[in-house]
Amino acid sequence: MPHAPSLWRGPAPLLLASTSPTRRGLLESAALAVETRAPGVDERAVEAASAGLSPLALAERLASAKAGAVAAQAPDRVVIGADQVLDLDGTVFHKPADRAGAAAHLARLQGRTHALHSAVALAVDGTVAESFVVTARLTMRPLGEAGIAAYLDAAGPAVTGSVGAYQLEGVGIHLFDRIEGDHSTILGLPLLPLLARLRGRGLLAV
Ligand SMILES: Nc1nc2c(ncn2[C@@H]2O[C@H](COP(=O)(O)OP(=O)(O)OP(=O)(O)O)[C@@H](O)[C@H]2O)c(=O)[nH]1
Repeated sequence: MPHAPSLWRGPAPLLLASTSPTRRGLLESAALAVETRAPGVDERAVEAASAGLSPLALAERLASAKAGAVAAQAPDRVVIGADQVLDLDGTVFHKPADRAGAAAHLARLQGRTHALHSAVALAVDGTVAESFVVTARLTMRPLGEAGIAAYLDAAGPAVTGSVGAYQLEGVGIHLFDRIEGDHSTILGLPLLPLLARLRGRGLLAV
């Protein structure tokens, strides 16, 4: 299918400091010209140095670290970095390493409401100019061991690609009773406030 004409008005494509195909897809679906570069940030080291930070503040610090790392190498580009933290009553979850890790996540998340804090940092002229966080709240059904196993069979290896072991736009939708928050925030890149900020900088045609 031919690409929609780009709505990006920057002199060069938006530089996304992320390895997330989901984030890249969200921007491309919004007809932005995007280039990606791995942020090369040791997230666990940043987290270790951020003891005492709330999960929300940790997400913002990680997003800023990623945007800042890439922007320092590309001072002439508009750069965005992002990070998503799953917060279950203050406990931070990371992407599960394997099926067993995903099963352990779901056993703890089931029957409860968790928050997804999705942070974005925007860098221009080589440094982070602004950042923000949007939170979504998701209430997971009580699944039981058999329910978790059936879900993991259906979801497959993709479960290690997201912090909560689910892709909401896929079979992950079966896990939930209630969702409060914007779809793109749950996928990891809150588009409405991001587009508003880019528009405010004269970088969008609409
Ligand atoms: N497709 C999909 N991806 C999701 C969903 N929820 C969370 N994610 C992804 O889970 C990942 C969250 O981990 P992060 O550490 O923020 O990002 P990452 O994937 O490691 O990529 P970097 O930006 O390079 O750090 C992101 O790639 C999100 O896009 C979802 O419902 N669907």
